[in-house]
Amino acid sequence: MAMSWKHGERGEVRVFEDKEELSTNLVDYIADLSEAAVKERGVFAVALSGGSLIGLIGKLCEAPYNKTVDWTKWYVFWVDERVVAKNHVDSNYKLAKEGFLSKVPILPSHVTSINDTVTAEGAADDYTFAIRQLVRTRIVDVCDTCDCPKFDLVLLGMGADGHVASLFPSHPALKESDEWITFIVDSPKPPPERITFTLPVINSAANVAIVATGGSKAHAAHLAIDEKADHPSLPAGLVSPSNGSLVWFLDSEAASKLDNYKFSE
Ligand SMILES: O=C1O[C@H](COP(=O)(O)O)[C@@H](O)[C@H](O)[C@H]1O
Repeated sequence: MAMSWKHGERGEVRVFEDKEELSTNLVDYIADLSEAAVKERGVFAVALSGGSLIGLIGKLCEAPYNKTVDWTKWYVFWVDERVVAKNHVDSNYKLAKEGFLSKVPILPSHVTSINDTVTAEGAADDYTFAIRQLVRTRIVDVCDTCDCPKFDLVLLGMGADGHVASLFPSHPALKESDEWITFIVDSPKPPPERITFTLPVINSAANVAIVATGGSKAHAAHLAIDEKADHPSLPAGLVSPSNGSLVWFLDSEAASKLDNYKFSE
């Protein structure tokens, strides 16, 4: 690791020389959390993002993790999904299925994906219902201080504009506080229709990782980590688990504008 530090309530920041080193550390972090959750709760409930994250967790499909991780205890969700058919090129499910899920022995019944036959609103309702059933049986834990689900791990990517999940800068969905899952039909990044975890759900997780690589993400990382107070509509800056841990995984390019990193070079 090139560098790591604790950044107050912005969590722990880990910076790596390159994507290869980042992904090695990221999969180790995931495997450790999986082991701890299985020991404590008997299951591991993890929510995935789409985009570049899936490539970065690919090493989980290789030795030693393919043998050492207790895959039968994994329950998989999506922090956001595009409202398209599951075999559509834009589907986050398809991406994860092809790049990860089809290569490890996670039980198909433990994978909770979007209903792709209904509207965005219907898909958000159905996804909420599905998660509610799993909260009832404590496959997904519940937050101590609110009624939100408490995922063992929420894995977020971050766009160059600072979006996380399908929560975009200044979008009204950022303010949604009643629903666990909401929908949007005007995403600034195509495709326009999406469903997404809301901030209260993300911030109720036991562990949240924000993973970003490449120079195009450097400005947003700087704003979200160093200048969060000045940018109240920047989604990545609003990720702040109330009773959990936040870890940033950045490569040196994405970290290049961070105050601590710039001045250390
Ligand atoms: O549209 C989306 O974008 C973000 C970021 O993607 P990346 O390829 O820049 O890492 C992703 O986290 C989200 O799940 C996806 O729907």
